[in-house]
Amino acid sequence: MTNILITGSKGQLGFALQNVEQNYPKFNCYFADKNQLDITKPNTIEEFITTNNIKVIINCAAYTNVDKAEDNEGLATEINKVAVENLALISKKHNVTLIHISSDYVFDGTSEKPYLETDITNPQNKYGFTKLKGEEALQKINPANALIIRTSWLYSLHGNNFVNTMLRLFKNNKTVKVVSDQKGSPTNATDLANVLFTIIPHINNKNVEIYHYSNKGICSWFEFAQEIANITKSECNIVPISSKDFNSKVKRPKYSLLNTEKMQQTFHIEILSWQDSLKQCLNKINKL
Ligand SMILES: NC(=O)C1=CN([C@@H]2O[C@H](COP(=O)(O)OP(=O)(O)OC[C@H]3O[C@@H](n4cnc5c(N)ncnc54)[C@H](OP(=O)(O)O)[C@@H]3O)[C@@H](O)[C@H]2O)C=CC1
Ligand SMILES: Cc1cn([C@H]2C[C@H](O)[C@@H](COP(=O)(O)OP(=O)(O)O[C@H]3O[C@@H](C)C(=O)[C@@H](O)[C@H]3O)O2)c(=O)[nH]c1=O
Repeated sequence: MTNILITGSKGQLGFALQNVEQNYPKFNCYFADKNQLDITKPNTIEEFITTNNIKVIINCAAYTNVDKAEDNEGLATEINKVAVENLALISKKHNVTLIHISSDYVFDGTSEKPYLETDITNPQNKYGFTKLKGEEALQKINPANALIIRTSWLYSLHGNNFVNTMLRLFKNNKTVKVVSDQKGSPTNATDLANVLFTIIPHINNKNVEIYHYSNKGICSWFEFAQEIANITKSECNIVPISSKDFNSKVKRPKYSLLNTEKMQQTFHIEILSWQDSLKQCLNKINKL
């Protein structure tokens, strides 16, 4: 049995991992939310690791409110950078495999082809900036077997995300305006959760490795919203708008498609299209 600690377990990825855990009987998972284990408290984390003989940490804890991060850079930095640095130090000291999740928002969105792991980063907002600082801190400490997995547009039926926001807006509005000039790929949190558990036995790297993971294909947020409406048979009128007409002070990348070849080839995984995976997710609504 491999003992795994999942931090931020009440978030959408943590919750997705909890939902699929029973399919991986070789893992003994400890799911810890912010109240049980605050990642900004290194002593508590270290004690937990040693007491429970933890061999792998999946760090799902993060400051993810992109709008609020603009005014709360200090707190976002504590969680997305300083805490990651401490997790890296603890992982190195105790020989723990650290899987850290990062974001497409580390890129500036000026590329015209899917971003490679080696492409230059240049975050456009504070959230992306603090996520990049977390990546850099982890790379500097460089514990063996550590991974940075960048993902994009994560969603599930649990928690705060674009799909749940749209489902709520569709119910209460005749028209919803959605930006059509930002493109990327949605990622079903359940797919990512399965991938994380699948790759754990095959992790073997001396230096920190970065991988990209999202569902296949590309869409704009507008097209994503349209597909959510189609699948759920919503009659809400979805209107495309440009980013400048959306009321937000945050700059988001215009294009943040991630190239997932490295992940697929290294770990021999298949990836579903964003449309098929979205259907799988939304079909669960009827079964709830
Ligand atoms: N959501 C997305 O679209 C994307 C997310 N990512 C990355 O994926 C990872 C998982 O994201 P996601 O599941 O969506 O995030 P969520 O915001 O759903 O979950 C993050 C969890 O971390 C918790 N948390 C916050 N601070 C601490 C702390 N100090 N100690 C322990 N837990 C804490 C939060 O608790 P509370 O809510 O109570 O503060 C929340 O439960 C993150 O690293 C994120 O940056 C990458 C790309 C896209
Ligand atoms: C709610 C809403 C959003 N939008 C736009 C704003 C934005 O450009 C886009 C998505 O909105 P969100 O608030 O979900 O965006 P955001 O919180 O920026 O989503 C991001 O979260 C972080 C954590 C990540 O790491 C990213 O990969 C990405 O998923 O849709 C509309 O156009 N109309 C709307 O009614």
